[in-house]
Amino acid sequence: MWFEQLVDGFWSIPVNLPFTRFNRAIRATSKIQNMIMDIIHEKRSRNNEEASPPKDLIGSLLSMLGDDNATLLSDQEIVDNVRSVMFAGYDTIATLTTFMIRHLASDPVVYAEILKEQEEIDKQKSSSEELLTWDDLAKMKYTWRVALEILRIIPPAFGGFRRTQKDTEFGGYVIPEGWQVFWVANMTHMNDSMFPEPSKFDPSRFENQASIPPYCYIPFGGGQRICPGSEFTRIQTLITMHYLVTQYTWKLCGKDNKFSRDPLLPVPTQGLPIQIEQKNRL
Ligand code: HEM
Repeated sequence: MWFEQLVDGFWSIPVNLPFTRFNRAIRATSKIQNMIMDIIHEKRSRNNEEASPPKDLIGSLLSMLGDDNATLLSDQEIVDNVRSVMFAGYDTIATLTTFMIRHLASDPVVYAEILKEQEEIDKQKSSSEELLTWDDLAKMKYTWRVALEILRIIPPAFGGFRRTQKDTEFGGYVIPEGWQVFWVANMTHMNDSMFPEPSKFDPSRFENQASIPPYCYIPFGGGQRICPGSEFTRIQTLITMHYLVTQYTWKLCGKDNKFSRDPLLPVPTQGLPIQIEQKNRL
């Protein structure tokens, strides 16, 4: 199962580090485990009664059948998959949003450009009740480029594990078959042969995304195990940013622009205290 491989990777990290967030997460997992198990049992009994049960994540995993028509995944495997999607899908987007909010508060040029783009879309709406459409999201090109540049400089997931399937030569070294290697997004993203002046915040790098060589921009990983949540991330980030910049203004309460990883995800060293105000909309 892919989840076991993912966890296998996590546990190879030295565990004597002060993994405060991780420890909290581990304490919470037994509660979550029981909650998900209850939902699985409830859904399983409903699936037996209803002709077309809802196709949500647990429902879909429950309906996966093997050759013998038996359920393919055990209840524990379904719990593991659900927990992993919860972990992978929550903190990552929260991290991107956090650093975007922090960046916009200290970069008036980028903020003004995003505001202009989002206000153009807002102006087309007949009332504040009218929802965003897919077409609106497609127009948010600059906002997404800013998010991509945040993900380049501060990738929420800084790397991941892979196992070599055959002896592989890289940089003059042979990595034997079966070795576990760690790919690191931070280092690739800061390589000036791929991203000139890598420390400069420059969303225009993503104007022509096809010009970026394969596997050089990897905040969502790459290959067969590439993050399945990247499109959802785009949608959620753009919608959040739209309502944030059109309806609120904010400023940072501190001057901290550093972050540390706790244990994997970047977190501003002093949190992100901001003063936020609702705009007066006519
Ligand atoms: C800023 C947002 C996100 C970032 C930066 C991110 C990053 C990543 C990375 C680097 C991987 C490993 C890919 C690889 O090994 O090649 C991954 C895997 C994964 N992500 Fe995301 N992710 C994000 C959002 C999400 C969301 C919103 C979801 C689900 C709702 C999600 C679900 C997953 C899952 C299930 C995997 C495991 C895929 C597999 O091993 O086959 N991610 N993500």
